[in-house]
Amino acid sequence: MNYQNTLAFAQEQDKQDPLYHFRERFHYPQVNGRDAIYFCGNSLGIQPKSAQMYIDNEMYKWANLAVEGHFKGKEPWFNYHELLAPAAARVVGAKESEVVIMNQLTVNLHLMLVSFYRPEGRRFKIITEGGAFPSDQYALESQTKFHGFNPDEAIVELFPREGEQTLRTEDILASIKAHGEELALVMMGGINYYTGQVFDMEAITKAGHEVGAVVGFDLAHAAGNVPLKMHDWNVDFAVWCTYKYLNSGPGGTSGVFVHERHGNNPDLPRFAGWWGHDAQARFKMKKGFIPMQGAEGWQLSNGQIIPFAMHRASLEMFDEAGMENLRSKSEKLTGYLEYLIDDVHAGKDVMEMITPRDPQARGCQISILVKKDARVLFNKLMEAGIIVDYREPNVIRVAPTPLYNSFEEVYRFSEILHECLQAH
Ligand SMILES: Cc1ncc(COP(=O)(O)O)c(C=O)c1O
Ligand SMILES: Nc1ccccc1C(=O)C[C@H](N)C(=O)O
Repeated sequence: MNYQNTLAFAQEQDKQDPLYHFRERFHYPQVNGRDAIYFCGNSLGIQPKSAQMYIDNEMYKWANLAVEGHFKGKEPWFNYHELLAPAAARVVGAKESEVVIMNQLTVNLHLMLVSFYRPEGRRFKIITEGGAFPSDQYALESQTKFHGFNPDEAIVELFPREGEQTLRTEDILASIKAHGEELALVMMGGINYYTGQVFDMEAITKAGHEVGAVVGFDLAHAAGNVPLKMHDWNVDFAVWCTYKYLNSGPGGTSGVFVHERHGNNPDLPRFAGWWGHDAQARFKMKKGFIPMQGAEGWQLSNGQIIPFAMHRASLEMFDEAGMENLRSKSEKLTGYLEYLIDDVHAGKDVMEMITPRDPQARGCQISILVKKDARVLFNKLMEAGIIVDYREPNVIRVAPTPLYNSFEEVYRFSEILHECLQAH
């Protein structure tokens, strides 16, 4: 695409954008009495206006039906999670029965590791990306200890080559092959939270399976950001949160994918709870766990209806917009951001983009490594009404999302960045 560094160009792109109208369906945080330019959907998505109505419906049911709300009225709570699975499955590219919405991300990661990290004899190692989000690191570390291993021996972290910022697919695949029979699990982010790099999940899954390992992904930064094909790529399991690109509220609920070849295997070890028990027999209150078919069989507790209601409000918009349409806009929008950053930074040596330049290897996040006083630059952007985030030690993450951000906002951001760089 031939981008231009002018307001008129940005406004023209907005005019042609078929998704532009979604903007008015969100609340924008205020800075200095004005709508902020919100580029932080990689951490917490903004509030869909419809979320309030979905919550109110459930509050009304609670007030008027109380315990009867589990079974009576429209959309009883007993099955409420089923209302989420179809749209969630479309977001991650799965069959409906392969997806369940429940708990929170790190909890779900542990539940999946209980079933899918099954070290045996020499096969006990886990390959993961170095610098994964800390919660994922802690989960893997504690799981290896739980099985009696030293995490330093059991966990293999992959780092970029000297002088490079992101991992090469060929290096990931070579490492999987090299660890061969020692490898129990490959567990990585679908997109790394820090660099914004999208991993080649299909190739990684294939390579993992070739050496007899199980392969799972944390899609926290991928779900609702890039199109995914969990089923077709043959991934064994995946987990994600819903509060980032999926705009489902702080501490919102989480999703789990279990490939159907595992979901219907009652012998797979799991930590069980009554909500994963055969729904027909759940209230018979009998001894002896009989798992539900599919991902639902991993549920532990009765559903968190208010977070589910928030998630529903958001999923409805994702269904309406469609992941392919979102991706198509996203590539242009992020490409425009990249172009403008390069333009305003030309001739300077203040920053370096650490996100891949290849559009296929990134979603909507661009991570900028700031070579000096990164915090100062971050604070200036925030004061000027741009909400981005800062990650230690020196990275500013900027994420224009295709659902609620515009080309004009990207242009305004670059104007402010330009001003900040003059003095930096
Ligand atoms: C990759 C990744 N893993 C884990 C988490 C933690 O999620 P939660 O606090 O919902 O368990 C996050 C975000 O906070 C994340 O981005
Ligand atoms: N859940 C949060 C609660 C408080 C502060 C940040 C978060 C994040 O989600 C951070 C995000 N995972 C990140 O990529 O940095």
